[in-house]
Amino acid sequence: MNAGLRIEELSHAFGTHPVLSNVLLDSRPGEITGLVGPNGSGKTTLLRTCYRALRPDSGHLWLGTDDADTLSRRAVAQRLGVSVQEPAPTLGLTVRESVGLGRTPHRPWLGAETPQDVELIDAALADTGLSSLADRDVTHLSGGERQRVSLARALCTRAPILLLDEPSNHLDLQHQIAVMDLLRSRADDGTTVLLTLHDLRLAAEACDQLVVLHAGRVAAHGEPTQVLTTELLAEVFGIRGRLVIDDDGPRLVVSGRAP
Ligand SMILES: Nc1ncnc2c1ncn2[C@@H]1O[C@H](COP(=O)(O)OP(=O)(O)OP(=O)(O)O)[C@@H](O)[C@H]1O
Repeated sequence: MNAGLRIEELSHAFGTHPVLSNVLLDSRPGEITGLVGPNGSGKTTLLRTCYRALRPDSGHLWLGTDDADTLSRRAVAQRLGVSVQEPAPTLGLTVRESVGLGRTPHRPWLGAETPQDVELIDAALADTGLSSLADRDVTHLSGGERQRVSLARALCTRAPILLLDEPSNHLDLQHQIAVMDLLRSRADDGTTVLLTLHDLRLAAEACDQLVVLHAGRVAAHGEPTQVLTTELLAEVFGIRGRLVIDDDGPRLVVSGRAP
């Protein structure tokens, strides 16, 4: 089942501090949508409202054709594969067991792992280069390995929507490329991929659509070539840069801080 994710007029404040204001976002099946913005602009908070870790003050979330407010927690969990920023290690679990937690919403209550669960977990371990670490204690992993465990947990769900907070965090260049290739192949299969990225160069190269958050508001949205203008880079990100388009696609060239 393919399903997009749509956010309408979503607003949220922490106490008296407004963090998200009238956010509108469409993430479509078959596309990688990158949520970008400076530190503190509200990216993680917005993603948390999407996987219902946070109830926004107002606004709507649509998962496919369903208003998320009408769905049970389990039904929401079945539609989403989630990877959080700086995942805490799941104490006492092996890498395999930790990845396998992603299958929980897809099994009956207290049900045992099915052959399909095993197959999907093995595939996610292989896709993220973790097969050889499967029996290791997750607390003994490096930051990059832990990041890949979190991603594998989201991937093994085979959910129609992936929500990934900084999936390239802690990853070396080779693993960044591998992860973006993996997400591209999931998108090609019809999955909706919504992710946050700090690395604007990666966002420009790897995303189909960008949504730029600035102080909790959508400052721009569209294809990277439309969105990442010299003016926006200066005003929102405080950098002097330009997007160069050559045979390899769009490439962001940054020459310093904006004056
Ligand atoms: N639980 C919370 N209680 C109070 N304020 C919060 C809470 N979570 C986030 N904030 C504040 O909301 C704002 C947005 O935070 P958020 O983590 O969503 O930003 P971000 O764009 O993901 O930032 P970064 O790029 O640094 O990861 C920040 O000012 C942050 O301090």
